Amino acid sequence: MFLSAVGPVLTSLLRVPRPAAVAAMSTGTFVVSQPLNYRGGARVEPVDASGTEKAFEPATGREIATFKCSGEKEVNLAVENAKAAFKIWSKKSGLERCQVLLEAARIIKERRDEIAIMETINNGKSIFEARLDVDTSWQCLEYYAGLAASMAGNAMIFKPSPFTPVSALLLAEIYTKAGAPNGLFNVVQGGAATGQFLCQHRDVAKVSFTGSVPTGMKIMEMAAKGIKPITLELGGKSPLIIFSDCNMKNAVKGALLANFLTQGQVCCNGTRVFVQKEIADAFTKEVVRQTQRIKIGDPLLEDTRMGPLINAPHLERVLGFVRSAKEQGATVLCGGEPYAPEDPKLKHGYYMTPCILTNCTDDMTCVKEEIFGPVMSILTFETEAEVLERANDTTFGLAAGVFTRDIQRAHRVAAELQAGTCYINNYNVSPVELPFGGYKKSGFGRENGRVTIEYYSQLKTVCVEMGDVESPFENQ
Ligand SMILES: NC(=O)c1ccc[n+]([C@@H]2O[C@H](COP(=O)([O-])OP(=O)(O)OC[C@H]3O[C@@H](n4cnc5c(N)ncnc54)[C@H](O)[C@@H]3O)[C@@H](O)[C@H]2O)c1
Repeated sequence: MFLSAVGPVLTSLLRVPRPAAVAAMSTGTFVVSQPLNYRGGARVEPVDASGTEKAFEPATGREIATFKCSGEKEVNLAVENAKAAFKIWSKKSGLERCQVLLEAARIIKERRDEIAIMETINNGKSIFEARLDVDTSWQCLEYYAGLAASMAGNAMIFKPSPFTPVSALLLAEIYTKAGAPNGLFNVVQGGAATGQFLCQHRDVAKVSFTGSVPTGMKIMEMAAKGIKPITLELGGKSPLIIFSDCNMKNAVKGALLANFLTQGQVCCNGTRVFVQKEIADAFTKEVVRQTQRIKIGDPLLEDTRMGPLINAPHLERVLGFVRSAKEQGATVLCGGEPYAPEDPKLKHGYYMTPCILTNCTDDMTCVKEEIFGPVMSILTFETEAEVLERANDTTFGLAAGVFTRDIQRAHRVAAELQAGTCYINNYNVSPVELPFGGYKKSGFGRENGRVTIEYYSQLKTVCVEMGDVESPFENQ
């Protein structure tokens, strides 16, 4: 959750590993030993608490931190810090702000591996993917540095998910080192209660939320009470349409990219894969063959392509979706089972085998609901009109994809798909220049791209008279 506030400070204890220490870091070794809140340019313990949370290393199931959830007083202090930094930052010139962002981007590049390793330890995604995510973050900073003259000048309070409290602190420290005023980027840890304190705070001017639809509704209700603008980046159940004239090799690659990055825990995944009847058998066979070859295991190893899911309850939930799919008549062609990698230290990790379902129908739970796990549902179709109707028959609208060699059809279909992002002949690519966000219950507002500036700034009209005032009341 990102919150910009109109309107600094303390010290630390997560061990911030320096590159040399990080190079030696392996799965099963990291423990948080410094505070996880960040305020006024330093790590701090919260001054009050609304409960505690535990964070785990998904690869091993090992606890890596128990931390206090920030209470109302701590949130108030973070807002005060943000307000103080806002006064300084918003008055800086575009060039000065640009320099800070470029320096932050440079430090991120320099510490790429260290940050990626922390991400992998905390959320379980493979190191290969985590590095790409880190690249996206410095690219994003460089992109907006180029737009610095129109930059909004906001201060921010970030509440990470309680499952992944660690790496946001690295970002906070990097901003400080890059020259951002103390208090410009603050981190408060916690769950729902901490989020509520933020959303309800009078001086928080904007709420940007990334999460599920049910929580998004609650955020919108709270924002409504404060008449606050919000950005909602919510869930999805996106369609991926494969026409029989596609390049099959690319379509299969696209389907895997659309389903199995970050163990399927990607909001815009194309989990409803509609395949035209003529090629359904050949396509499915190849998708299954490649899915069975995905290397599952220790996410810090270079050749791993699928690590563990985020936590034990979520793994159980995803496996439950597979069970209910079977009960409702779907066929499991591969995967959908808990998985125990050979390495004994990984035996309590949250692994499962990637799953392909066929014989699916549009009314099945696995086809209608967001699973947020490595589960692909394959459906067949005959005509363009039919598949468009079925693809749009959902309350979500985050993303969609189409594979075809017919460029006119590709654009016709993309124009009809009710989704914030439509991929043609690829999937899940996300250059920072392109705005990202949803239609329907997938939310509103955009992240990335030039347009996002609009969602984080206010328009102010200043009307200046250069001559004399003309008035109908003159000389009356
Ligand atoms: N559209 C996007 O850009 C995008 C990106 C990533 C994930 N997602 C979506 O996020 C969901 C998965 O994430 P999740 O399981 O962490 O979602 P979630 O809704 O359970 O939690 C998200 C965040 O909301 C906080 N929260 C929970 N209740 C709250 C309340 N009442 N008030 C304020 N804050 C509250 C949580 O602590 C957490 O930080 C999926 O639906 C996924 O599609 C969307």
